[in-house]
Amino acid sequence: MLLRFTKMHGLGNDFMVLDLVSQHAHILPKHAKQWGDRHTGIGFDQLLIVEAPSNPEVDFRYRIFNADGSEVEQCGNGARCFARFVLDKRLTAKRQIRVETKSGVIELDIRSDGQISVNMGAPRLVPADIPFQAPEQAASYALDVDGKTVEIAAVSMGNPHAVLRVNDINNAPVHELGPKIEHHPRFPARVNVGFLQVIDRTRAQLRVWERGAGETQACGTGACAAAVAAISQGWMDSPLLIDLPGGRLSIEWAGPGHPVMMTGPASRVYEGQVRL
Ligand SMILES: N[C@H](CCC[C@H](N)C(=O)O)C(=O)O
Repeated sequence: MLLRFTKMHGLGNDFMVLDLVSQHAHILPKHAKQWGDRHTGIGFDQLLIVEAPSNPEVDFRYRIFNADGSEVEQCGNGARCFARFVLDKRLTAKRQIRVETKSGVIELDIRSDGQISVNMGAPRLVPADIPFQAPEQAASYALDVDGKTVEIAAVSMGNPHAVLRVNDINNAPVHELGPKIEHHPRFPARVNVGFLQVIDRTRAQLRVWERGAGETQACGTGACAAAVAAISQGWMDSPLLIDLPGGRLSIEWAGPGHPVMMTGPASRVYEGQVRL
């Protein structure tokens, strides 16, 4: 069968978006892996699937697969593209929508200026909720990586993130340390790894080695996790701006127990069809 899809991106973090409300198919991890290949497939960082909700209080269900085929709990840049997609495809007329994900319900708001704001929910900082192996919760943790000690913050935005502070983002060891921390035994579900250079109390630069995708042009949940880490450690104040290689996100967080708000763009690139 032929499936229609839309290629989209949020600040260069790119997605294949599949409408399984008006189409019917059973997507498996192998499909994400096959279609995600940038040489023999469509090529993307994540596959986003739009489904009818299982809960009447919610407008849609949102499933996310990394390019390596792993299904994951959350994708922030993808959430903004999700909102743009369901409105443009007339799957809804609402500009504020509630979406069910593997890690809970998020709220998306398509603003009149075209930017999309997402209530990403409250960050989870208890090690067992991340999941991260640590005797107790702390603002930062010493991680042994090949005999060297690396200081990280550990934050879940529904998906796990390790955040390291660096002095020079352009020379950060993203491709050397990223994969080693992604697969570190203290992160039993693997982890996304953010490298953060604080510019001043309201601006920072970030690069992210994503679990299951490698370094991406931008990572929405990574920007949220980095903001939570920076505010928690007293390096920065909310609201703040995070500049990633693909562009800028605005993040607000009022502190523990409060939701993280993320605002940024979403872009459509082309429409396609793929044979299942
Ligand atoms: N690689 C992530 C999923 C995509 C997150 C990212 N693309 C975002 O915008 O949040 C993970 O395995 O948890």
